[in-house]
Amino acid sequence: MQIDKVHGSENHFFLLDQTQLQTKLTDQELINFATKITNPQTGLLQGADGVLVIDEPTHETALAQMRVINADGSEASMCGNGLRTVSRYLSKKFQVDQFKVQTLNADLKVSKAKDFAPNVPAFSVEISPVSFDAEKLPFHNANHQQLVDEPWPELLPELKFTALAVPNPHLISFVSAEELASDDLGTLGKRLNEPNPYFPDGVNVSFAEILGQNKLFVRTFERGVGFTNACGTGMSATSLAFALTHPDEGQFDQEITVYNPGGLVKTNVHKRNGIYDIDLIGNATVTHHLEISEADLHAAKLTDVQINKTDEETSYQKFVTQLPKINNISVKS
Ligand SMILES: N[C@H](CCC[C@H](N)C(=O)O)C(=O)O
Repeated sequence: MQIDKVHGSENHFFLLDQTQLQTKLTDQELINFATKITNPQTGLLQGADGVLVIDEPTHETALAQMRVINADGSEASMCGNGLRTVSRYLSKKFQVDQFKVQTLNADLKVSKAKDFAPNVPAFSVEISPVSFDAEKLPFHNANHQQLVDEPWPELLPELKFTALAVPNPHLISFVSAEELASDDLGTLGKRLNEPNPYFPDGVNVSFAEILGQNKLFVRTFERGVGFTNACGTGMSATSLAFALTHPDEGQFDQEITVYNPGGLVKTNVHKRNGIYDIDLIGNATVTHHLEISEADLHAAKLTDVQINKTDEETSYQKFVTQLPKINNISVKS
């Protein structure tokens, strides 16, 4: 049984296609496997930010179903960087370049995009549905049912926040480069992902620096993971918040470049018949192929795993090194 180590903008995952198994893993086995293999101490290849699970779709409009298990074993409704790597895997498996992938809340359109650089394949994925309603995230704020560029003094008095679900929950603030690099993001991210009166299911927290016209730098503390090199849904949600709260600098239906500690992605935010959706375009890199027996998979036994490295990380790093150096936030390996 082969599983892959993959990344989107250095947001790392193990990819498991359960349709190849005689017997699927139970939910508990998936949690055991995910928490073990993603842990830098107990796992493989310095661990990862989560596990992407592919299953058969439950209806024929989608080619397959994707589930997202965070490093802490919690399940998320969506993963933008992960969906690009799943799309590449399915595109190769079924020899198609455009199709839909079923996720917890929606079937999402995905398509092969132009390579970002030699040997750096890229995919475009739909990020939706979008909601600003407090009960959709959920969040509790005494003064707001929706939060778009509003102060929230109990969190960080001098910042303004936007909260939206895409459909996983995101809390975003546009800040200076100094604020972005400060401890505030980690402190707030930890606080809102422990029991707290504001985000009962936790939340992905992003600080964004506006670099210019349709250009951002985004750093994210992810629910269920902690700091990652990039958060696809976070960068997508931030791009929409950018267009809504800074309309002179962030435009709808224009390509927005979003830099992050792991590289860059492109986004394109749309409002069609009052409905928001976001295109997220970025790399889908396979760094390793792993061979593990089905029995060891079920038992989360990682001692007899064959690992073969591909040549793609070298190509990706070549692509990243030619990018402008912005914010020397170190890349998490
Ligand atoms: N930690 C997220 C799931 C992974 C999202 C992120 N890795 C992405 O690329 O969108 C959550 O619990 O909502």
